[in-house]
Amino acid sequence: MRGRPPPRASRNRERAGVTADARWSETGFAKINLALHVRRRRDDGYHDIETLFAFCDDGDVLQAAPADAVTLSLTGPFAAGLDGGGDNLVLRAAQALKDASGYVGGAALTLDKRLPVASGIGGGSADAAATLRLLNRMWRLDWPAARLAELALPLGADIPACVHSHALRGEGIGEKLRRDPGMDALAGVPVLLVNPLIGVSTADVFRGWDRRDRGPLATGDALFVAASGRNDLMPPARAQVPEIAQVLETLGACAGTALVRMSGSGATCFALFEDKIWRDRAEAHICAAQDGWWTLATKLRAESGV
Ligand SMILES: C[C@](O)(CO)[C@H](O)COP(=O)(O)OP(=O)(O)OC[C@H]1O[C@@H](n2ccc(N)nc2=O)[C@H](O)[C@@H]1O
Ligand SMILES: Nc1ncnc2c1ncn2[C@@H]1O[C@H](COP(=O)(O)OP(=O)(O)OP(=O)(O)O)[C@@H](O)[C@H]1O
Repeated sequence: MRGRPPPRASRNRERAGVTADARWSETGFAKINLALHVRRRRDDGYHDIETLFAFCDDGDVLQAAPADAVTLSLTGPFAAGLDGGGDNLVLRAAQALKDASGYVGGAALTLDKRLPVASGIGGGSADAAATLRLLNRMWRLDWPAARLAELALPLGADIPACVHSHALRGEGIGEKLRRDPGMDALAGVPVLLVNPLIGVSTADVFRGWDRRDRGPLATGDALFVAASGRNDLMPPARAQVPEIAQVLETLGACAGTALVRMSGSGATCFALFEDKIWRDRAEAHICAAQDGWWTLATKLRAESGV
């Protein structure tokens, strides 16, 4: 399918030298695994998982302007730790969409990198998904979310969930996605993310899993599923980054928490709070006590279309 050229107004603005157009902006929403059960190592080296994905209201910010070629510039607090070249997931996602759609043209992309890199909250996956959502609109492709998610899977197991960016149950390697009744209750829940600013390799952490299947994720009410679940990647991640234990202990000692756990392959840990006042108090306390830790006070996202 070929996309239509961008609307005249934005082409005119581009000629006038205005590159940022509010319409051509998307957030790469931070991902949290409220629970993550690793069930089996597969023959292809990947693992079958059962996870409850949730997404935060904040994340990296991607902007685009119509252009002849696909290019990427990086800004923001975590831009320095990232290569903006062809390996960047933003460029890989843009190229995959261009190739698959046959779109003639490009996009000048700017990524404001606000999430720490290699931190278990899907930064690169969220950016790739934001790229697909943004270019799908700007290039007028009108692909449904499920088609974008299918295109994205070869780029990363988390990207299909990030295309949707709302609470979902994930199975397979994370690509079999289902919205269960009761997930609406997660929307708006106050959450605090804390990262000790030590990068973790997802592949290394999966490799450190002890291959013991500890059983399935529950079904039913989303908060119950989360609370009764585990993160099976926490022990191998903690073996590589002992600071994770300290982050979990610090969050666990805060008042007003409903759930404290590590996300993904770490090292980011999160706490869900009963009220945003408790969340903000916890963040203030942690920032005062730990100079080198990154925090983000946010809330869980509601379901919304692409
Ligand atoms: C840990 C999670 O973040 C939980 O949502 C994901 O399972 C990882 O998703 P991701 O970072 O998008 O993963 P990918 O970029 O596809 O894979 C990175 C590496 O993690 C390992 N990997 C990933 C996903 C999975 N289900 N099993 C795996 O074993 C593989 O060694 C793979 O080479
Ligand atoms: N736009 C991007 N943002 C972050 N990392 C990227 C990006 N593009 C490519 N990468 C590469 O992807 C690797 C994983 O980074 P990312 O931040 O996605 O990890 P993560 O948060 O642990 O992800 P997940 O939770 O999906 O395992 C990094 O080592 C980085 O080099």
